[in-house]
Amino acid sequence: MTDAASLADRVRAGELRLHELESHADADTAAEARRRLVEEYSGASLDSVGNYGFPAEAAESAIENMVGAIQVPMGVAGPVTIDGGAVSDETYLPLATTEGALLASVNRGCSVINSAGGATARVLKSGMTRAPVFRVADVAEAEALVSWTRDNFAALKAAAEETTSHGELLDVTPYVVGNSVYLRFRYDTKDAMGMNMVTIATEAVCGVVEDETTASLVALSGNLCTDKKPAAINAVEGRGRSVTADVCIPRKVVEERLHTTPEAVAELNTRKNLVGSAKAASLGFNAHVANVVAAMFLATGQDEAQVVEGANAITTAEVQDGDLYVSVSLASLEVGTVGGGTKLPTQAEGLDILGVRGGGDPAGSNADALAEAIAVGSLAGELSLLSALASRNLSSAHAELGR
Ligand SMILES: CC(C)(COP(=O)([O-])OP(=O)([O-])OC[C@H]1O[C@@H](n2cnc3c(N)ncnc32)[C@H](O)[C@@H]1OP(=O)([O-])[O-])[C@@H](O)C(=O)NCCC(=O)NCCSC(=O)C[C@@](C)(O)CC(=O)[O-]
Ligand SMILES: NC(=O)C1=CN([C@@H]2O[C@H](COP(=O)(O)OP(=O)(O)OC[C@H]3O[C@@H](n4cnc5c(N)ncnc54)[C@H](OP(=O)(O)O)[C@@H]3O)[C@@H](O)[C@H]2O)C=CC1
Repeated sequence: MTDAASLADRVRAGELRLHELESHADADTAAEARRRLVEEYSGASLDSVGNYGFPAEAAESAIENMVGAIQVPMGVAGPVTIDGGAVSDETYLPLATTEGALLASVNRGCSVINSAGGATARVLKSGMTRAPVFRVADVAEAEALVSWTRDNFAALKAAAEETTSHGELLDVTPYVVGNSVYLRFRYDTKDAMGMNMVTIATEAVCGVVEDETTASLVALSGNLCTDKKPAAINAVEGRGRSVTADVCIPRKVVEERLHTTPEAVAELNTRKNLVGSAKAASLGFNAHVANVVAAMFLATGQDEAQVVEGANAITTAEVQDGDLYVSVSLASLEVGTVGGGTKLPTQAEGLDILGVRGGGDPAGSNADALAEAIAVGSLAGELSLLSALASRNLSSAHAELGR
């Protein structure tokens, strides 16, 4: 059996490349050999990075050139009561973060939501998109391709669904810019976030398009998907799950637990989250939905780069019969409970806290439940932060808890 020292020697001698070590030793030994080399090269000590709590083999399809793991502390907020389409339960919310005061804030929001009997959440639209870009000769050919795509949707759907036993092609929306044609394919990916699934399926679809038309594929992703970039198309059309949560908090609870009034929160929400965001030309009309999305993404093994779309949310607040109504609508929350980072042991335990590890019954219900839980966590965070701003204790809270 090769040990880490001799593996490192072989890399130094130029016999092996850094990314080839798993072919010559188990994954933990390979990671140890890389740490030795990186420590030697950089002068850094990687003792903490090397002190990880799962077999390196478990991370095989999640990372290359592994040297260890970064540990982010995880806490829980709640339990919070959720009346959802896929989850109807009281549940703790797992959040991993390094921002002191965040868990306290979401926890306060959850307890206030419970005082109102719980929050309601629903997934209102679902579909993962991939939009390849094709080159055509001119606008006449572009129009012909668009018509052909509409007329031959059944053939495209059949080609896509040959590549997956779970995914379903739902529709295609064409966009034309001169002699470039973008076909935005939308799939039901059930419990998978689905980017690998839809990329593989769309490649098969593109093969049919190229065989049957004059169009030539330029790229499997033409950026109208839109993955991992801020984009209005996701805010308007949705991507992944479009999910909304709301709650009406009794005035007494707002005054006693949040130290403010429904009127103050409603005014603050309008001037900050709506008018302030509009003036800033922001895509996020909210206070800190990204905080909860990022923390719950890390805790449950989601693709952290998709926090970009996850934070595409609008928060509303209004006074209803003297009480405080608050809602959060996340237009493009891309989540899965199978595949990707959800398989890692600690992240799978995060999913277990919510009771959504793996495939749901029916398929897709676990990912819906995860989306609803993240929406309610976001609602809790919005309620607490808006109230902290209204009662002017944001900086004191962070000074106390976050430094
Ligand atoms: C910090 C609080 C909650 C204090 O709020 P409080 O009402 O003074 O605290 P409290 O001691 O009376 O406790 C109330 C409840 O808060 C929770 N709580 C309280 N302390 C803890 C704790 N240590 N650990 C866990 N939970 C805690 C807990 O639920 C507790 O109830 P209890 O269980 O005791 O009956 C409040 O001031 C607050 O929420 N502040 C806002 C902090 C926040 O939301 N920070 C988010 C990050 S800000 C940011 O990143 C984005 C920003 C601001 O730049 C975006 C923008 O532009 O808007
Ligand atoms: N390729 C790309 O362009 C991009 C990839 N990514 C990465 O893609 C990964 C996520 O892709 P994703 O496709 O979700 O994951 P995986 O590639 O891990 O695939 C998930 C697979 O799980 C199978 N499956 C089993 N049970 C279910 C169920 N209940 N519901 C749905 N599928 C089920 C499906 O197989 P089957 O299809 O055979 O039915 C599905 O394709 C992440 O690692 C992410 O970082 C992110 C962005 C872009």
